[in-house]
Amino acid sequence: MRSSWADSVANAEESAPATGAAPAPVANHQNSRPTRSSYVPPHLRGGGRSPENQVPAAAPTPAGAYPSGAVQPSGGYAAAVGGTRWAAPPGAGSAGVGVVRQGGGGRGAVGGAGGGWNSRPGGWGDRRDREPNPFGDSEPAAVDVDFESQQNTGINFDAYEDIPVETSGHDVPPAVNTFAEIDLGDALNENIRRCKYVRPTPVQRHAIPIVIGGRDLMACAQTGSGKTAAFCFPIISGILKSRPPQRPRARTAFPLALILSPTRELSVQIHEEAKKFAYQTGVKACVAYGGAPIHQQLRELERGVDILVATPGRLMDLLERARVSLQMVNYLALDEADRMLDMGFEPQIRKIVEQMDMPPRGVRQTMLFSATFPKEIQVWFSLTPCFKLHSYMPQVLC
Ligand SMILES: Nc1ncnc2c1ncn2[C@@H]1O[C@H](COP(=O)(O)OP(=O)(O)OP(=O)(O)O)[C@@H](O)[C@H]1O
Repeated sequence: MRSSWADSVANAEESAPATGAAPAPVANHQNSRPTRSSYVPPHLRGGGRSPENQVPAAAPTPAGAYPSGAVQPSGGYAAAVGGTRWAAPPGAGSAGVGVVRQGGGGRGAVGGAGGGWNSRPGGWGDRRDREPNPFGDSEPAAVDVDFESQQNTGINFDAYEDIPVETSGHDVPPAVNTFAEIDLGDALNENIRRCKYVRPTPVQRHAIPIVIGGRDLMACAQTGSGKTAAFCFPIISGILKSRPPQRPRARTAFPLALILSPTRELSVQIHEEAKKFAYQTGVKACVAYGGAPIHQQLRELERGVDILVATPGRLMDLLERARVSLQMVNYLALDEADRMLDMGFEPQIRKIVEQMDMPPRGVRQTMLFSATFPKEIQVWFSLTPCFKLHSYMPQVLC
């Protein structure tokens, strides 16, 4: 069972009630998410790398690119939570670098007025009857499914209220206090209920309105703070409310959203969550990662995909085989964005975003999520042409 940010807050409060100190996000970092427990945030590293980080060989850092290949940042999330606003990267202007964390909900009116994805040609709605129930095989598909009831029972929702959040950027869309404040659509709301998400976490409260408002964002929040939903909800709702693009029935897959993550384990986790959030909506999520036979992933992609969760290396393989095209990607999300750069994925990320057929910034929406955003990472995303976050009027949420 994974621990949550709220658990961390509760624990921190217990350990330091007298000081009233803000919860130190790093304190519980190693306890949450077992599959990522070996990961040590860059700002905590003493120079060594955890075994998990020895994934793809880090390419030599070119001059002028991501600064100081091995990130040894000062500040980062801990400083931000403590109340210190992130330093604006050079050239970032007054907008600063945007960050949004913890998402929730889009506006898709599934089955409502205006038509949902399932009623549209080109969708995968006709497959819903055969859609495996991600909440348990023993339950009927659409009736009171117990969505991993043990997973969220330990969350202290009251602790959320005291978590300090900072945002930056112009005209930041206001945060919401409940999922009901955002029209996410019946199907997504039903899945939120099944997930037992009573109210949004801080990053969700801030990030979801920002993304739904069409903004790009950089969001920094601790592991277990609900970031996955923060980017999945707006993506799913956005897909549901948009007109269905005509996608050729070819062997090439044309996802509408791309979620990049640094590791197979994280990709699988995101995919599992995305399947729950998108259950019975007609929105289909697929996953592609290296270290596993590609053929099964190819077969799955051939059946259609709306949200593709992928590691950079395997995605490059698929792109070079012309089995995936990014030309219809409206949403690009990078989870653990700092870690991807730290692990040496910069060349792949640049190629995927700059040199393939992905729509440019301004056309697509870009979301960067991470537990830490050291200054060097902020600078990289601000100066790299395909991101240039400062020109997006981005938001910062810590
Ligand atoms: N609004 C919510 N209410 C209750 N539980 C939630 C809510 N949002 C997320 N959770 C749960 O909190 C746990 C942590 O969420 P999640 O894995 O998305 O965190 P995360 O910030 O993405 O962590 P990581 O940094 O490891 O990716 C999960 O069990 C998830 O189901």
